Amino acid sequence: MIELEDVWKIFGTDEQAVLAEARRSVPDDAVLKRLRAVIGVGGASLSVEKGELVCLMGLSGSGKSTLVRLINRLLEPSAGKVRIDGGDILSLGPRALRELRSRRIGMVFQSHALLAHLSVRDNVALPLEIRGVARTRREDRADELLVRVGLDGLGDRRVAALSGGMQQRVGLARALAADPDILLMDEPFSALDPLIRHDLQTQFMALSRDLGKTTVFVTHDVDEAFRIADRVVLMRAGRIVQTGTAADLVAQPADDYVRRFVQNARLPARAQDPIVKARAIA
Ligand SMILES: Nc1ncnc2c1ncn2[C@@H]1O[C@H](COP(=O)(O)OP(=O)(O)OP(=O)(O)O)[C@@H](O)[C@H]1O
Repeated sequence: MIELEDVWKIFGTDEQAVLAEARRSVPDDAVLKRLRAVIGVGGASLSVEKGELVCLMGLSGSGKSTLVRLINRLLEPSAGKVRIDGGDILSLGPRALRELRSRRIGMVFQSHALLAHLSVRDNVALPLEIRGVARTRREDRADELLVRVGLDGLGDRRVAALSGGMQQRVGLARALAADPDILLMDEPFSALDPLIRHDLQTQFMALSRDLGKTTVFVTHDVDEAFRIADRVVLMRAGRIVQTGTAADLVAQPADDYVRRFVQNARLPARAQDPIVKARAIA
């Protein structure tokens, strides 16, 4: 459903010169400094299947947010192909791109950017209001979604009066309002307390599968990634180092970096069958 093919994002004044250099060999920091450039994403290829939940994980600065923003063209790639359902999104004009973003892709950020002066219901209904959906229909839809995310009956509250966890649920409901088939989530639960975070992860996993959403979820937390993802993509310095299930990364790490990254992670119960465990121990 989502395909990235050899996608690059260079930040700097002379993207193409840096790209040519980077394609020859991985430039060292001194070269990048001289060229005043940063490789946000370097040659990433990834396919996400319909209904799959894929987590991008990696340390701060490894390129996760950049990669997720290339999927809906919030950022323009320096090179490479980005396809959704086989269609090249880089060839879309402004109107078609707006349509894609508003109808097919929902996005949730760590800072949810809710409108504090509006009620919870109006925040959730906002994407539908922008689209011209009649008040009763959009409010019914918002109420339905509030039940889905565990905020039943809270539609009339001001968002400013809600806890961080509840606000994040409102953000999720808003992202679902237009019934997009793709969800892009950038560290949505990172600012929350561990217990609330755990609850939200559980609910989100169920919701995303129940609704059949195709999800790309950014996190720097390996336990979170292993808990919720069908597949995990580990990034380092803009590059994808390994893609696989949690069990794959533990049992067959691509290199020492991956091994160290996952060594203390908790494998989810579904990955703890005897064969996987035996491979992990070996
Ligand atoms: N607009 C920009 N201009 C210049 N450099 C940028 C820009 N956005 C990101 N970068 C750089 O690109 C690299 C990847 O950043 P990115 O935000 O994608 O990493 P990340 O893995 O999401 O990190 P974090 O977990 O801290 O959000 C970093 O070196 C970052 O400083």
